[in-house]
Amino acid sequence: MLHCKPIGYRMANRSMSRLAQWCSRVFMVEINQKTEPIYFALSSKPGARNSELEALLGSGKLFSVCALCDGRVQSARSHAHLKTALTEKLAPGCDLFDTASFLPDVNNSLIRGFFLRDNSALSSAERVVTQLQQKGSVCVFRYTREENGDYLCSAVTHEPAERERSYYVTPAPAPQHHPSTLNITNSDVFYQLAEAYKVLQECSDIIPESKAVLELVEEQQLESNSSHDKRFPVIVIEGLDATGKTTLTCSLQKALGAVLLKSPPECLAQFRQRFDAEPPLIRRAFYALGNYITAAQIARESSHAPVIVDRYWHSTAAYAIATAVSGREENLPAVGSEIYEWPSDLLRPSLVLLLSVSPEERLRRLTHRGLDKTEEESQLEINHLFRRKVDEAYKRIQNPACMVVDASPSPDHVLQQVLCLIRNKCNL
Ligand SMILES: Nc1ncnc2c1ncn2[C@@H]1O[C@H](COP(=O)(O)OP(=O)(O)OP(=O)(O)O)[C@@H](O)[C@H]1O
Ligand SMILES: Nc1ccn([C@H]2C[C@H](O)[C@@H](COP(=O)(O)O)O2)c(=O)n1
Repeated sequence: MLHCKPIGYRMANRSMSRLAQWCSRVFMVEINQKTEPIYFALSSKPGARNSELEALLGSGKLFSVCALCDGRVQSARSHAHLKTALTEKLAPGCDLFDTASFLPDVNNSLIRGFFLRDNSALSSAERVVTQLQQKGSVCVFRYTREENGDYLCSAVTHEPAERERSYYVTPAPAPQHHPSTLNITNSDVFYQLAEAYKVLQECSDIIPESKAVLELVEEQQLESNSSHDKRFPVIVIEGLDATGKTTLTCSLQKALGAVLLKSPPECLAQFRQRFDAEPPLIRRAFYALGNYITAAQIARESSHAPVIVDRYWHSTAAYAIATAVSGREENLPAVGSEIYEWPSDLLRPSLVLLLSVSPEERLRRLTHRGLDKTEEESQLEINHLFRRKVDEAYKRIQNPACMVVDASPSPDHVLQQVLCLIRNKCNL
């Protein structure tokens, strides 16, 4: 991961300016989600030592690896494949940590990779990473300790000049903004139809379903001018899984004589599993496009009836941000950040309601329902940190912001409460 790979970068032809770029980067290793990451930099001069680096580098054989590809789609997929390969092949006794290198507080500068600490009996990590490297597109760096206690980093390569060159590993301060927030715009959250569209266009050779999705987007855009004439209100119901969205939206549909829509729309249901298996860049672009299809449907339907929408952009953005931002809730972009702004070209609803229940009640409902859970739902259940980040991200989204509704009472009580809110806010 130590190779801030500008696209097309060739290790063998590294120039002094490339070298300087390396050394201007900071590296972050995440030992676990609950503790602060460890930050370090590379330098041609030895620097101070600290206990965090000592704890990270003090034992075992140490490597960092990252997938090197041209193009963001290939990079995202190669990173995911690298993770699968490492998880499958590393022997017990090897620790695998998420790692990234970045330019502090510079948007889109983050490059993700992995850090390996091998304390296994057979020291298998070196063999595994070398094999992966031979298959191509993987960069490997090794960390060693000098007799005087300094840590050095060098490239694992057949190029003698590269191999002989090494850098001191020195502690670096934590940046102002958590590094995992740097690449969110247009990689995890899309703020214009054209940006999400481009991602699926770039995928169309490797994921043939992308073409069908893009055709559906085009069809819907042609059929609608997406301008909401404001004759009937558009009410979005949001919330984590099993907070009661389906129950409430069906009741609202009947009570208001409304049209019920959802995002992603039915026409994308057949493609959802396929895109859920892809890395965030592709998966999130798919959901973003789903919102634009739903927006076109809203624009049409709201001309003759109130419209209720089960999930919309708040869900797309909140889940994407919570997944992209590692660690604790404090690492989320601050309230008021442009990350939480509504896309300029996406139809805005009249009202967004966020259903909220306690984690215990949600779990009770999930268990009672007994349906298969997607990976992300299971993660919500086991990963308290993730659930808190999704919930907080929901609440930070602006223009329109959501109103929180206590969804713990009985279904009928929740319905009456929501009808009251709708009548007050939307003059229905
Ligand atoms: N107000 C309520 N009180 C008690 N149980 C409820 C309430 N609302 C819904 N439930 C029950 O909780 C479970 C989840 O509800 P529902 O399917 O409506 O949630 P959801 O938010 O649509 O979930 P998902 O996003 O996973 O589709 C269901 O078994 C439902 O009957
Ligand atoms: N508009 C939407 C709707 C859903 N998602 C994503 C977020 C979660 O990964 C998952 C939850 O949906 P559910 O299981 O309740 O159908 O789908 C999204 O990104 N945007």
